[in-house]
Amino acid sequence: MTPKKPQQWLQVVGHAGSFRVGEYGTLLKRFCEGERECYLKLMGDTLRPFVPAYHGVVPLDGQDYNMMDNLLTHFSTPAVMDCKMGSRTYLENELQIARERPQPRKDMYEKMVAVDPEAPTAQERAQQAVLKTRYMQWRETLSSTTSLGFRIEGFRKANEECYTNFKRTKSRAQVTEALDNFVESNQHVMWGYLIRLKQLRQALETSDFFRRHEVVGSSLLFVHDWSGRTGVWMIDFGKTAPLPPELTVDHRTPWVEGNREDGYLWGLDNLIDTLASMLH
Ligand SMILES: Nc1ncnc2c1ncn2[C@@H]1O[C@H](COP(=O)(O)OP(=O)(O)OP(=O)(O)O)[C@@H](O)[C@H]1O
Ligand SMILES: O=P(O)(O)O[C@@H]1[C@H](O)[C@H](O)[C@@H](OP(=O)(O)O)[C@H](OP(=O)(O)O)[C@H]1O
Repeated sequence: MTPKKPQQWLQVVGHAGSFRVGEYGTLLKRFCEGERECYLKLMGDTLRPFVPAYHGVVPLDGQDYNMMDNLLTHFSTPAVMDCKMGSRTYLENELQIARERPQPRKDMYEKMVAVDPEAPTAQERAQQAVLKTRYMQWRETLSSTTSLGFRIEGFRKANEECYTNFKRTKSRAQVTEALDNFVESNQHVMWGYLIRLKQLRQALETSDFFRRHEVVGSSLLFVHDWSGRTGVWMIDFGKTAPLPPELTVDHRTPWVEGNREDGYLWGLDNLIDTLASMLH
């Protein structure tokens, strides 16, 4: 057990206020039943070494939390990057709900025009609101999600510089530049990440859990520090949904509505190729 001492933790991206730092190297994330179910299954799957260890549900100040390992615990002043995986960032179920009960959102309209005032359609402009799925699709095509099957959400370097302005980081060249900035051109760190990602790919290709779930909105968390230590873990299973028993996915076949494919492995292939091309 990790000793009880002040924990280092920093949140790179994601919803504000979802986390509390726990004791003994743990982290508490606001409870989500779907995420609990995923972690329970993952603890018995080949993916176990690639996700934070899960410790169950903990109540605190009137709120339930999923308790998991804090992945930064064994690093010293780490650099941390969040990469959202997959070529689709909303569930098929969300698409269906948007059709049956459309709920245009003003906050998403505002986020959209802040990046590109020309993006909304005439109807959206009149409503000053956009559907969430439309916003998510727009974010996918603006970034590398559609073209590469992953996108950099943000990173923080060891010197505490934070970079979260990647909404328009789309081409392989732009992604390469951002990755190079994150690792500060350190070839040793790049090798560490590349080896770990290849191990992850192998584990994913044999995982029962992975074959039977639509994995959407999940991230890879990259961590390294000055000692050259590196790690990559899968996090955020809030939008990972079990498939009906008769259906499996390969995570590489392009998505058409109904096949539930998410492009996760296609994205990982592209991420591995991009990193490999940065090595001398
Ligand atoms: N187990 C962990 N150990 C260390 N840091 C973590 C861990 N889980 C999450 N984080 C940090 O918190 C951030 C957000 O995590 P996560 O994606 O799970 O939150 P979220 O609120 O569900 O995000 P989203 O808005 O994408 O749905 C990550 O980018 C990472 O910096
Ligand atoms: O990165 P952005 O442009 O700020 O957009 C947010 C991002 O796509 C999150 O992944 C999403 O949460 P989920 O993945 O949980 O759906 C959130 O939806 P939300 O506002 O409905 O929480 C979006 O607002």
